Amino acid sequence: MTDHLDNDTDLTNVVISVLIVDDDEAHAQAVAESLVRIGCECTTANSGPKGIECIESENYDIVITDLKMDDVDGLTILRKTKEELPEAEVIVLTGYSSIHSAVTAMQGGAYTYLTKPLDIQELRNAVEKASTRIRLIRRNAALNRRLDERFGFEGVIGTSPSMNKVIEQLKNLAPTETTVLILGESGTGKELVARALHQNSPRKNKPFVPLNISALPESILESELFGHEQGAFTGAATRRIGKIEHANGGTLFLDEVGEMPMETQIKLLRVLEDRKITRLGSNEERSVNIRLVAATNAHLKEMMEEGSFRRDLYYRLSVVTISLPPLRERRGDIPLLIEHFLKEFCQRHQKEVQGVSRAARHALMSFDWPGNIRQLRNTIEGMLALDTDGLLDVDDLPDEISSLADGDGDEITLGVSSGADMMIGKPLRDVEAYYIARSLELTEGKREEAAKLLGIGERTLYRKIKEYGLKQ
Ligand SMILES: Nc1ncnc2c1ncn2[C@@H]1O[C@H](COP(=O)(O)OP(=O)(O)OP(=O)(O)O)[C@@H](O)[C@H]1O
Repeated sequence: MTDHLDNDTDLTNVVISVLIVDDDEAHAQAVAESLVRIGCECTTANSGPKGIECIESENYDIVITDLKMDDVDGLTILRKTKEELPEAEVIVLTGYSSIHSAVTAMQGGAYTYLTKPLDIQELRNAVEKASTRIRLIRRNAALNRRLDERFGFEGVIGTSPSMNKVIEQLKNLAPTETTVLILGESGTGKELVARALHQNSPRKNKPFVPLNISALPESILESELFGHEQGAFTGAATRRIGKIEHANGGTLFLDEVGEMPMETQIKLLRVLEDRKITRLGSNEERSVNIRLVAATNAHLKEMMEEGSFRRDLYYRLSVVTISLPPLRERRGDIPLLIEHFLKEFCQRHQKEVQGVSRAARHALMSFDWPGNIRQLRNTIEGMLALDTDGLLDVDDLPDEISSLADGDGDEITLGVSSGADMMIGKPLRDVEAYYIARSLELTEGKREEAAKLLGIGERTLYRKIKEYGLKQ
């Protein structure tokens, strides 16, 4: 565990990417060469507008910019960097005559300024100092993330073995550029998972753009995806940027990708292969840099065999697949999810409840949840709205669920402040003991089932029950 934590948070070897914006090409090149020698990855842009293009489409840790340039000056580059890449540090280069602008740059959030002619050693020192700061910020973020991850990942809650597997996949995939295909029934959290991937990727400061293919008539889909020029077709009164261009530098999430018409599939494949798009009604190709995450409820593999989904696109999309299990196959997560949603809605609606009664919980645990987590979430919100006595009981449940209740005991089994959040900040030992006790409670003391839920062997569970002095 400790090793794992150290490996995850040891960022000393992370390569720092640097963008150098300078209209003096030879100077930019010399700066790049001197930084490559200390292990940086450098890109040069030989004009302000090119610099802006880079900042809009790629991620950099450090931006070094000349202050005085024609068209777009260094202060604009600084402003743009702060907007697009808030975690990046900006170093400005200035002649003695424009020290005044350098001071303005510092006030605008520049990390430091260096005067020309450049002293290479001074430049390297500044870059190394900025890199140390960037690594420190990232290390803190990684440590905080690990704390969140004890019970889930970026709002994706679950401790059942199948969700643990999903969460493990998310942690490994998030920092990569890999295309991911998410499979799962409606309401199982496909969009939530796609957002979690984006939020934990180096693209997190760029847009996450979702598009539900099934919600769009075929005629509109292509213009939504690729955009169009004014007059491209009847009704195209103005120019429109498509979702792919909007997602430039970030992540495009295509939901219900199985619904995509064949002709659009070909065009999407071309975008993924060439990283270029052409707006409808235009001949001009534009470069785009997107990470694609797609999702479907359909059996894409079967569709591919039948010929209704392109084989080449299927293989492109399914580089890695994440399968989200339906809620009925991981009932062990229901109590944790109920607590999570109760807390969310109590806060949102400024209501206080003590918790859920044992009988209501039994019904909620027994129901099959065809609408999965979305349905559970809506049910909890509805129960909270109906409740008048501060205890969510069978009478607050929708009929189809309340009929599954056994008995009407109003003993509270799920409190609002119990559960995952209550455990934050507690020693891992206590967290483990809590979850073992809860799993035994859920399985009504059946050790074999509890061990399965916890993803450990029965003997290990037995040892831990004794170690923590838990009731058997
Ligand atoms: N593991 C989870 N933990 C917490 N909340 C979840 C989880 N999974 C889903 N949710 C919540 O359930 C609701 C539905 O999730 P989401 O929209 O991501 O599902 P989906 O699979 O994309 O649905 P659809 O296929 O119908 O578009 C959202 O409010 C989401 O926040």
